[in-house]
Amino acid sequence: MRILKFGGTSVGSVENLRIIRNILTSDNEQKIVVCSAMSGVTDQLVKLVESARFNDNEAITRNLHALESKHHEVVDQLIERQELRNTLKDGISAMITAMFELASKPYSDNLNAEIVTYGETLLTYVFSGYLNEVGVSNVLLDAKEFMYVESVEKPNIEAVSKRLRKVLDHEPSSLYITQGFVCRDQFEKISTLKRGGSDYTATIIGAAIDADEVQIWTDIDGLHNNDPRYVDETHPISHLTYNEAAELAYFGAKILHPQTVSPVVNKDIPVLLKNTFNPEAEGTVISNRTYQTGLKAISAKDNITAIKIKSNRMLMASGYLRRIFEVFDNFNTSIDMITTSEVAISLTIDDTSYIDEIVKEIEKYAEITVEENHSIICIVGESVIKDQNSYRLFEILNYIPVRMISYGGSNNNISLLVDTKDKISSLQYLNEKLFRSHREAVV
Ligand SMILES: Nc1ncnc2c1ncn2[C@@H]1O[C@H](COP(=O)(O)OP(=O)(O)O)[C@@H](O)[C@H]1O
Ligand SMILES: N[C@@H](CC(=O)OP(=O)(O)O)C(=O)O
Repeated sequence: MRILKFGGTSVGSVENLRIIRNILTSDNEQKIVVCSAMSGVTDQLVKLVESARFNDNEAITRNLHALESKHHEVVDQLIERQELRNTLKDGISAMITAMFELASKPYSDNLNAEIVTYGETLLTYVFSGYLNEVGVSNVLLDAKEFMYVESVEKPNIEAVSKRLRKVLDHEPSSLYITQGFVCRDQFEKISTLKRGGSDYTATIIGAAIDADEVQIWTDIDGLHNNDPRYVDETHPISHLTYNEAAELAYFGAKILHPQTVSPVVNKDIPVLLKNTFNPEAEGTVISNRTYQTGLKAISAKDNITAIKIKSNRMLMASGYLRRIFEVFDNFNTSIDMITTSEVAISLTIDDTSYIDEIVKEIEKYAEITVEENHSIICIVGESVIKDQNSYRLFEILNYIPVRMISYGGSNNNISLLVDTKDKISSLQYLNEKLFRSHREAVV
């Protein structure tokens, strides 16, 4: 069994849905296909929730009308038979009515999740109907029946496995279509795997049914050595280890949801990143095999807050650091980077939900300053710190003000903290220094 996930761009138009059909019928393997919402739809639903929060009925109606028309249009263009067209359009309209009712209920996080995950429900409903119509027989699965994820950080693979196997046994098929992103939480309420979470849906399903492979189909030919949105002349990397992929995803490589690889690591299920619009391209294979050590890729994570804690009272005295870390721990706030000196410690966080409480607590015994709008630039590769060229990254200090450097915390990651306004120039500078001017590309 293979799991194939198609992202928002891949399912974003009638033309693209036809391309996916060809990909699905190119072999006879049994498949579970995980789809995202059409590109832009989840953003639209997020806006809908905002309008609902402020009881802006006009905006809600406008938004839902647009959503209905968009999906009706897809059906009109995709489906030839009038009878099926009408059935699917009626089904879409019924979902729009259900969303309208939800939007008038009092706000809660679960209600929010119920609304924003409708993009996946709408798209899979249309796509499954289309495939059946063109002779690609498939079963549409409701992910809410099996995606039981007590905590997003630690999905309960066994529980998903039990529920999913039951659903699959109930309706045997060689092709299943289901929704990414949506799940049920520990209270069985509808929740999400966070933005971009359909990648994670695919690997959770892959682990739950011991799939042979998880394929993530997107709009680029694999994970590139640097962010192609900001840097010219990047190249795809043919192999990455789970560790490398996890570091890159966590530190901002948008192509992968941060937690994508975690469910499949122990089961050693390979994850393949493929390009929907160029299926011939090799893509990137993520597995536990190391083909080449050394520098592989650079990524950047935004919205980082730097915190400096200064104290004359023997910062390094035993127990002092523990006391500081405890404060962050008590407020469930994880720390990404740390550097220390005799009298000060600098660290970074990305979740500032409890920043006021943390500051208040630490102020009791130290001076604390908070600086927002930073980015972590992460340089990744198995044993990257032993790479003979990695010293070149320090030349960046001549050109860009670097706020913190973390080197040696792990062999596989070197991180720099810069002001976000310097992020793009940092990525470009490092690309030139590390990948272009001195060496052949590591691919
Ligand atoms: N290191 C990287 N390698 C490849 N793509 C990247 C990288 N960093 C950012 N991206 C961007 O991620 C995009 C794919 O994002 P993604 O959210 O996975 O799309 P979708 O879910 O719609 O398939 C690419 O088009 C590319 O611009
Ligand atoms: N539709 C959701 C989930 C998702 O994974 O989307 P995509 O595969 O397009 O990143 C989102 O936009 O967050």
